[in-house]
Amino acid sequence: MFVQKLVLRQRTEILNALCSSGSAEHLEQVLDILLSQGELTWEDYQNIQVSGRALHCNARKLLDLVYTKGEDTCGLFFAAFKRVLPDAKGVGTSSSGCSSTLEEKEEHQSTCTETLLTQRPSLVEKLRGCIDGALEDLVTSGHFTSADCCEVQLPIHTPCQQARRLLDHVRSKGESAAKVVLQFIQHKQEPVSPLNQEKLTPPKEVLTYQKKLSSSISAQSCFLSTYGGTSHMSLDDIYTDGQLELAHNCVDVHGPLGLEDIVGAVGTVNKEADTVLVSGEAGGGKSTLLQRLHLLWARGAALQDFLLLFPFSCRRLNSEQRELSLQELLFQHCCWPDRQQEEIFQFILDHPHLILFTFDGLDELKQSFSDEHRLCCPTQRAPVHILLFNLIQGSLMKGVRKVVTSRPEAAGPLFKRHLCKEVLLKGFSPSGIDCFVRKHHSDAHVAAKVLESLRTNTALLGLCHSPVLCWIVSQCHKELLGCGEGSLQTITDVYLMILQNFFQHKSSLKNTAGLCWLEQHLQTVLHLGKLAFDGIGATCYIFSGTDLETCGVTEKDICMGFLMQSKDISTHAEGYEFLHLTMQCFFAALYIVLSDNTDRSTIPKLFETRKMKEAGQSSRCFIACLPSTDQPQRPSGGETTAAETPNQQITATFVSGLLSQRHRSLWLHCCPSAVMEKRVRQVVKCLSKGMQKHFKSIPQPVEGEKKSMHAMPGFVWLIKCIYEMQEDRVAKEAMSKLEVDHLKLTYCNIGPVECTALAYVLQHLRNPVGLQLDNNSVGDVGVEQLLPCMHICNSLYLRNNNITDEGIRKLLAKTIQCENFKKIALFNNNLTDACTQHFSRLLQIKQNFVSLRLGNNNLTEEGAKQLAEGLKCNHSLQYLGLWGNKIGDVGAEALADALENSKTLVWLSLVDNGVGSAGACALSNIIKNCTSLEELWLTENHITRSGVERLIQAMQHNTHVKSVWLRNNDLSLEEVEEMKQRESRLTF
Ligand SMILES: Nc1ncnc2c1ncn2[C@@H]1O[C@H](COP(=O)(O)OP(=O)(O)OP(=O)(O)O)[C@@H](O)[C@H]1O
Repeated sequence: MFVQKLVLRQRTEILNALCSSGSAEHLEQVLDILLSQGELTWEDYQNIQVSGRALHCNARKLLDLVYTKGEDTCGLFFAAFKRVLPDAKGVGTSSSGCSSTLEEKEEHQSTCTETLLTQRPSLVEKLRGCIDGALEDLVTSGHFTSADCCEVQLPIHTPCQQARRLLDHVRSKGESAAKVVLQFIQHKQEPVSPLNQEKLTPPKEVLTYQKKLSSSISAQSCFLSTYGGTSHMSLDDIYTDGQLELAHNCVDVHGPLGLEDIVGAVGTVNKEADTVLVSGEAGGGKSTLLQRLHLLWARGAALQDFLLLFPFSCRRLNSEQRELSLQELLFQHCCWPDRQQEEIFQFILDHPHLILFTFDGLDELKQSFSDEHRLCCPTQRAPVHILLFNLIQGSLMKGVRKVVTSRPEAAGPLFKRHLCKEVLLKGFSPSGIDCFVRKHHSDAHVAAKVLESLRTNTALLGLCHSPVLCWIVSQCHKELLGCGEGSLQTITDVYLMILQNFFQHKSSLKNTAGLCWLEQHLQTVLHLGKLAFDGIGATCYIFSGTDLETCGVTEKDICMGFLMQSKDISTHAEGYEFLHLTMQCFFAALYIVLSDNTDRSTIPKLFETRKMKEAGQSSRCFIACLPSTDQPQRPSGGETTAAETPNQQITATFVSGLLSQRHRSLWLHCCPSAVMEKRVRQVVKCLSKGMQKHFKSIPQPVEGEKKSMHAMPGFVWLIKCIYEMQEDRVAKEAMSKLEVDHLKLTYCNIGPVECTALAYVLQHLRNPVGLQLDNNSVGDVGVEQLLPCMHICNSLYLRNNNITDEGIRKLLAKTIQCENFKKIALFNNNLTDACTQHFSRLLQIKQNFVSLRLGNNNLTEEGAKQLAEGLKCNHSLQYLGLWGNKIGDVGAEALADALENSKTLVWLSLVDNGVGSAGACALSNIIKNCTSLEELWLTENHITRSGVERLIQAMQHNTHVKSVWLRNNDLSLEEVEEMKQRESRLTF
């Protein structure tokens, strides 16, 4: 009764989420999905969706109905709700209670009318841009009158609503009308590029401007800044594709996203918005990806639907103090037209769909996103952040496509409301790492050695999924190959390596006095450290000559190579910035650890980011040390996603790492050990307090539910800090008070690095937990990193995590020895028959194993046969889920043979597996003989009447079976009706 109760308990939150925008779109999308899944009948739909009735009333009707329909419908309702409103706070199931229903796939029907229903969500999407064409076909074919057309096209309807009304009307016109619509969609031509569509020949002055713009963009984007912006490494030579994913799971998307998909229609969730967000962690490659897009556009190799592309860097926009008009912003910050400015600007205003703006690093902007100051007039002057926010919202220059990059933390809900979609950039894949290292080293022998050393140090390999770390590791290959195996474990280790590398390569100093490398360069570290530290406090990433002077940065310090000259095209003044922002954080951390000028409250404040954000204060740790005139102003009404928080957290992570026992010998002669000890104590206390705060926030479990902790923002960061310290004592102390049964970290950007940290802390838990990591990017490397904590896990949920057979081989080799380990869920990974031998062995050996869910992978009858071997010898398994594979009749027979005498099996799902009547006949033996079985799921197979007959016969001897699901098999409506009468436990 869990999910059903949740519908009642969260009624207010659900209603708010569905209706608070005032638009019926969310509710209608949920209805579309439920209709398409057959959960709502047509009559239900008409009872809910009464036009003219208040939106809230319609939404209430829906909730009443799903509640009365019971547990399964409620589960599907939540799944649909989450698909439509993935970010809705406080709504949803807090356990895996409805997981089986969530994982069911959409059904296929045979008639055109049914197709209109089952594919309704995607049809609405496809029709919304071409209602006129569809109506024309319906009128020509005699199905629609002009009155029908008028009703569909009522101006109060949005394009999506028009599409729905069209589908509703077509339904009432019968099968042949439905066929016309489907044919129309099928024949609808691919959208032509706006340029061709309008047969537009831009005026000469615009073409001249385009030429200038593209040649300037091409010149700016040829080289990567981390290589000092020199011709040493061109972007073409080093660019390696990162992993791109849509933030909102989109059923229509198959295969990886390409660069052009970022601006394309794929994955659009809000058609009325024009802004795409590319979000990713620090150093994940967002700026480089934009740079690649810019270069390709400038060369005419991509994005050719856009005539003009205007690239902006939020970092550089920060230094613009003047109020600007839109025209000034475009021309002064991107490219100056040599003549006919007014005409060119007018062309831009008149053709917004031919224009692309990119804004790199929204998180670096001094101001947080706000929609308070509305600006619609393109000639009105305003501060640049106001221009930017209005462009993003579309109140200024509606129709211009915008691509914005940001760290995930800095993109709050207020901003996300204006997005047409969000794309996640998840760093390099394992093959991406391989490819990058080979590109970086022209000497294949060196590349092979670097890769070999990464393979022997999987913690480091995990770190290399982050491009910036992959770059450092490649850059410092000599140190890497020279240091002992496994000595590089943490992000701090890697940054210390590049620090040493730069000092040793760029310095002419000979170590005459026997000083260690750090001691020799301590002054440089402190100068650059102060610059970095002050900069982070003031959201300043470009430094003037005066800034450098204030911090004592000398010519010699600059020559070390950590700073590069800034390409500030707005002010034309010479500026400097750190090679990468993470490098600035690292220097800030070095300053906090080594300087005797920092406030004693610096460390506690550094670790208090959440609290500060909530309080909306500006008393950030860094600012305490700044002169009052330098202190940045935070505008009122903005989001409380303080822009400094991500960098502050990265700095804190480095501080933890630098104060680790392993590195303390480095500081021995740079800082009094008593001071160092005090700082260590401060960090340990902050980490422990931070964890306690999380644990205290865990709600008491509701009746019948396990005590579950959902990771709060900041939890993953805290465990990463603990990992950086590499001190068991700290990890043990921090985890000793965590008492939960289930730890849920779904959609938390967990990659291999986070897995390393998780395993490091979780192994100190006192009692076994369920670890739920669904919908992250764990991958095989991440799985390997999790092994050290497997002994404390009783269940592991890894749905949708890019795991292959190799990851499973390593995981099961470990878990087979773990007494506690009893459940695994691997829905939607890349598993094939090659992994089933390992599961088979696990089932044979572990006689307390309870649940195996392998849905939506690539298992065939061979895999099923292997599993059957293990199942024959197993006496504990209760749940077996194989939906969405291809085991066929032969596989079903093998499983039936193995399971028919089971005394433990409760639930078996072979949904969508190509099982026919032969398979069903074999499965009827399980019903006949296995007295524990309660549910058998055979939806979406090819079972015919003869198969169902055998199931019915078997059920006559079995009173334990509660339901056998047979939706969408090869049965006629009459057969379904008749069989329903004969056996009420069959569900069609
Ligand atoms: N696709 C790529 N191919 C090759 N190298 C890359 C790629 N992406 C990133 N890098 C390397 O990693 C460095 C950091 O990447 P980048 O600055 O693009 O990350 P970011 O996500 O913008 O970081 P931040 O959020 O901290 O600004 C680059 O300077 C480059 O050396």
